[in-house]
Amino acid sequence: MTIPAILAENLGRTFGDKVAINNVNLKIPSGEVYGLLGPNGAGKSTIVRILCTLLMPTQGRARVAGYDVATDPMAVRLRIGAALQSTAIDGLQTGREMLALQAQLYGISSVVAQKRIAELEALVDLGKDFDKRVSTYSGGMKRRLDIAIAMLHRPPMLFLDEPTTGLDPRSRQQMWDEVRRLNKELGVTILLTTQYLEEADSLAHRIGIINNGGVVSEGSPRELKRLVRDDIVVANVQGDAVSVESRLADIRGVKSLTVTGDRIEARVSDGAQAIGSVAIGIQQAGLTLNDITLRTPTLDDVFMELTGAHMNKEVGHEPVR
Ligand SMILES: Nc1ncnc2c1ncn2[C@@H]1O[C@H](COP(=O)(O)OP(=O)(O)OP(=O)(O)O)[C@@H](O)[C@H]1O
Repeated sequence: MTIPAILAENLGRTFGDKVAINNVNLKIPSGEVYGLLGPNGAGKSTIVRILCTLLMPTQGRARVAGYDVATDPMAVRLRIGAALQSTAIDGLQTGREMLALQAQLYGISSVVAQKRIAELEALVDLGKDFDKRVSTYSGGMKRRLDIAIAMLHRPPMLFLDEPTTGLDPRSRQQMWDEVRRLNKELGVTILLTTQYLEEADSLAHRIGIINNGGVVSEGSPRELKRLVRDDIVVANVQGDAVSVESRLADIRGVKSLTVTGDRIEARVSDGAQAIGSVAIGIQQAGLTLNDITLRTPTLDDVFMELTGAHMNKEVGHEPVR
């Protein structure tokens, strides 16, 4: 039987009275990109910090690469790389110097270090800036250097805590490409956390949806979307849709409605059949229809289904693929 890359059983952590995570179970095989998706404060960072041995659990246990995070943290640390939210990168050293220092910390000989740094130079893609002070780097440059540092000792497993939060679309795209490359070409198991639905959808083989400190559902993006069997009719209207919401809810075939300003989203079991009656119903409610379209469920619909609230986090406006 192969050992899972990550195994968490009944994992919990409290801070005084505050329950940060509770009863978290995860089983992540080697080679997978796993996304922990959830809103601010859901508990994602707490899970990652426990798995990286930076925080002790107060309940349950976790094994990473087969080693217990509480009783064998050094064995875990040798097998993982981590680029967490609070990057340690700053200061007077250059990117190249920071990588060389990291190599020394891991006891990597200077000959091997030179070779690895040369390889990682392509990853960080900093050009001439690689030899400039890190304090001059943009957020995206620092994140890429952070990942290169995390990968220097060639760990089979990488933890990325919100790797693209605050990045511009181009840097985000670079990060996505890098995550895919590390996984596909080097076989690195990756656990990443994100608040971005599109990011989890695009990168992760499987997703754990986190809310209020627990995993509320888990599966591939496709499996999760299947939890919402309905179609969604999306209408943009002129005027205030909220004031006539109760009349809209009566439209035949509409199971539930989300109305925000001039946008109406109606869940229906058969979109093709219902779209006409939704259009008529909107007009009968006294609203002028600008456009009406049909879409299949997104992960936000899944989140709504599971938690009763929207996540409301999408990646910018530019399509990133
Ligand atoms: N050191 C701490 N002391 C007290 N409460 C904490 C501590 N660390 C986390 N928490 C609380 O635990 C909960 C989960 O926090 P966590 O940082 O894991 O969430 P998250 O999903 O990673 O959110 P974010 O995206 O904001 O990082 C939050 O309510 C947070 O306030």
